[in-house]
Amino acid sequence: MIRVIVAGYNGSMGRASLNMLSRQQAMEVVGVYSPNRHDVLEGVSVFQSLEDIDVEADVWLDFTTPDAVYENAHFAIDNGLKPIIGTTGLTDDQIAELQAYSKERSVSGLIVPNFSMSAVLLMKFSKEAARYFQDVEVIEMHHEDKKDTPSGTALSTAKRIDAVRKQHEQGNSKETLPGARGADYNGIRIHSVRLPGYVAHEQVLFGGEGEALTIRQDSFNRSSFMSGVALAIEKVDQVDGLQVGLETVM
Ligand SMILES: NC(=O)C1=CN([C@@H]2O[C@H](COP(=O)(O)OP(=O)(O)OC[C@H]3O[C@@H](n4cnc5c(N)ncnc54)[C@H](OP(=O)(O)O)[C@@H]3O)[C@@H](O)[C@H]2O)C=CC1
Ligand SMILES: O=C(O)C1=N[C@H](C(=O)O)C[C@H](O)C1
Repeated sequence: MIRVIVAGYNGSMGRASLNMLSRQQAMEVVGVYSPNRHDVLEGVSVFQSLEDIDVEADVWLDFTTPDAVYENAHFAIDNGLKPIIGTTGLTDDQIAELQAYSKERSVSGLIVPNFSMSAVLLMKFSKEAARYFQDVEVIEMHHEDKKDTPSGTALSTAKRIDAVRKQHEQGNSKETLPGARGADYNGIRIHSVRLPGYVAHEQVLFGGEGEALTIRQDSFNRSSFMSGVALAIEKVDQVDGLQVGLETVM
């Protein structure tokens, strides 16, 4: 039985995860954590502070906030809990530091920018396309409650594209309204849309001589992430250190 602590258990992803985990034969929620609440959950220890967490567990599943995730991940590694981090917002420096720390403590884990198959494939295909199309822009569209901009998935997509495409000037249109060209990741423009009715969606637009390629993925609900979450929990044992991306275990 894989024993799981869910951090951010009352959020959209925390609730979807509890629901999914309640249907897994080989996984069990033994604890939940949120500093803001103290609910009573049958058969589950509820914690309001990291210092109080005293339950035996194998995995720390994190769907909290960009402000909290670094401290949470550090706490998990400190306590021999394998972190599976869905929360966005870790900086490159923080990831490098956590990777070094998990190696030192011999704790495996995963940081997953997006657990949905469609997003994992979008990132893979975009990296492949960037070898042939250097001109690219990313548009991400999310629900209006999303706390961080741009999305972690958009940033991860840009990083993967940046790793393979040749750097070059991509248009030099003057902005007459500041921000009109979007955010800039090493010359890759990222545009963020926040609208009610949306969940999580991304388009990667490649332009070439007289042609264009658009790669798009849509998460219409939170269940789109759940098979990826289950896979990560099942396979995290096989991971060498703390790795980034669900593809590590696919
Ligand atoms: N990797 C992936 O595939 C996905 C990642 N995400 C990411 O997961 C994160 C959570 O998303 P979502 O569930 O939609 O967000 P929500 O805002 O719905 O949930 C966040 C939860 O975190 C809790 N929380 C607030 N502060 C802290 C803290 N200091 N420590 C621990 N918990 C805290 C909140 O508690 P309370 O409600 O009591 O205030 C809330 O329940 C975001 O970073 C999002 O980008 C989202 C979807 C998919
Ligand atoms: O906040 C969300 O909803 C999501 N966050 C992640 C991100 O920032 O990329 C993953 C997915 O896009 C949903």
